[in-house]
Amino acid sequence: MIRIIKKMSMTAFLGAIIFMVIQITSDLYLPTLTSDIIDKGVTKGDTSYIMHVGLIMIGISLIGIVASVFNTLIASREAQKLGKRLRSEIYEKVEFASHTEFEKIGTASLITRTTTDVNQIQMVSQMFLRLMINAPITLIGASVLAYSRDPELTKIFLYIMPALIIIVGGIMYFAVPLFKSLQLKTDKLNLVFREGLTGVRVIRAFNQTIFEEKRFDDANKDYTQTAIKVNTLMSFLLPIVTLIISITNVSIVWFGGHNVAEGSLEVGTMMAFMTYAMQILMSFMMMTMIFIFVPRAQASAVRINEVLDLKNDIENKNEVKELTGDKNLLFHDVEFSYPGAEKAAITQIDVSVKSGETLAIIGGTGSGKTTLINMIPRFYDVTKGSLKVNNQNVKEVDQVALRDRIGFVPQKAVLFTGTIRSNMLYSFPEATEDDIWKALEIAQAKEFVLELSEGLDSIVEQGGSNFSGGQRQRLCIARALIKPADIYIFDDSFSALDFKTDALLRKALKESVTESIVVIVAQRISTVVEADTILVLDNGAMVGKGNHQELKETNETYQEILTSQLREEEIA
Ligand SMILES: Nc1ncnc2c1ncn2[C@@H]1O[C@H](COP(=O)(O)OP(=O)(O)OP(=O)(O)O)[C@@H](O)[C@H]1O
Repeated sequence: MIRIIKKMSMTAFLGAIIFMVIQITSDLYLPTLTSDIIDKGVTKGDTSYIMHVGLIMIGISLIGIVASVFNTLIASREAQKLGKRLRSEIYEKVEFASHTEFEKIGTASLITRTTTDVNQIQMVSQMFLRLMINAPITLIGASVLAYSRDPELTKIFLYIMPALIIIVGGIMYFAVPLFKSLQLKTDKLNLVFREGLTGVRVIRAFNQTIFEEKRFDDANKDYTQTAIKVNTLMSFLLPIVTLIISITNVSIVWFGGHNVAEGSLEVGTMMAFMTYAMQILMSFMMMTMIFIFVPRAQASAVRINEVLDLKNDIENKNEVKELTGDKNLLFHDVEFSYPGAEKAAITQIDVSVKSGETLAIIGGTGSGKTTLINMIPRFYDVTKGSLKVNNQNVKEVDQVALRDRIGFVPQKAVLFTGTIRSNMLYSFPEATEDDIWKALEIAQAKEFVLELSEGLDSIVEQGGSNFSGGQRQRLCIARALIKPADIYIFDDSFSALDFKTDALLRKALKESVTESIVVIVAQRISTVVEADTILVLDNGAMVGKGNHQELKETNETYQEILTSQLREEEIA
């Protein structure tokens, strides 16, 4: 928490404290003046004294009000600024964290951390600037002043305070763990809600709407029950404290009244004492609230710090600032294991590709194809062996420089909200209109874009949902091709295309990309048949390497894939 609070501006922090101290001084001084005005003015009928002290009281009240307004203003501004800063830092971290680190926390929890947890911190930091210093100072100040007015009467607190501590402590004892579990339940609720939204089509297709509704209801009920429990507990707090304040006031009037009757205490002093008593109890209440909210914010702070501490275990060594020279790609005895996995996802990968050549990777699902190509832009780092691009070990190349030389089409076609043009310029903002059309033509997307009334300015909705799977894939391919790159990577990007479009696209690709390296991950033999080198993967191991003809004649796994697909085509 302290680490997060430190992110606040020191000047604003000091400003808030100065205004708060002014406010507290005014609050503590006013009851003394009230006592004076009664004891020295009202009881003695001294009008000019009443006027004089009255004016001072108005002045001090005004100063107190102005100080309080400024303190509140600074506190809320600073809390909002802190929230903004935390959200930005979390977003930045998530954007730059490695895939492994990112997967550790998960999307749903990251969203809760950026919203609910940051709001918690915002609220507590505002409280911190408003109350956390105010409450203890007022408590001490009011106690000292009350004692100085009447030490005998102060003994009332010897009975009141323990009662208050036991009751409030008891409530907190049960409420604090409930507040913590409420945060975890918010995470769970977000996770189920998010899955329900993103997977809505699958849920409907499998008629699992009722099951999902129940799952959501359970999470919702669980959250609500905890929230009701904690709120019920908290609802006792205010009436109990009000009751205690009333008992205190009655006790002061009872015992103080006797003293006044005996002449050992003045009425004004008794009234001032009552105000101090009120301040003591209220500041105690404030401190209780702080004790309730701080552990909640502490839990949020831990969750936020977890994100802020995410490290990019893909170290950016920066030794090679630019990737120039001959274009080539070299895997030497490459192995990779996902953290915590029992066995390596890929092993003993040895292959080299030169400028203008195509490398195809084929294999069953889960055989390690995506893992292998994810090594090239360093989404993950090889755990053994080496991977070189343009004769440079990728681990030594500046990440921006490396990714600058790569055109990447992921397995899942991801488009951003905007227009086709904005999506196309995403990979290479300097691209001209001609460049865009040329890339769309190679990607076999020109025709359908031309048919749209707005052309390149047609709207792309969230996730590209207003385009078909095949159209989305082709737009993603065009986006990668717009960028001048040394290596173009297509991760199963032709799978949603029909055989004819797939063939036309590969032909256009071969004609236009003559100098760069093309890496194609595919399931279909027809997609890889013209590649210069085909890697056959099975269960993470490279079980074959060669061109189509060689593999067809010698490689058993390749032959199996070929036969199974020929049969499929024959059946079709
Ligand atoms: N993020 C991850 N964390 C842990 N294990 C993973 C992760 N991604 C993939 N794996 C595992 O690594 C292996 C290879 O997965 P990979 O996605 O590379 O296969 P693939 O050949 O591309 O499959 P597909 O054709 O189905 O996309 C699988 O056993 C998979 O369970």
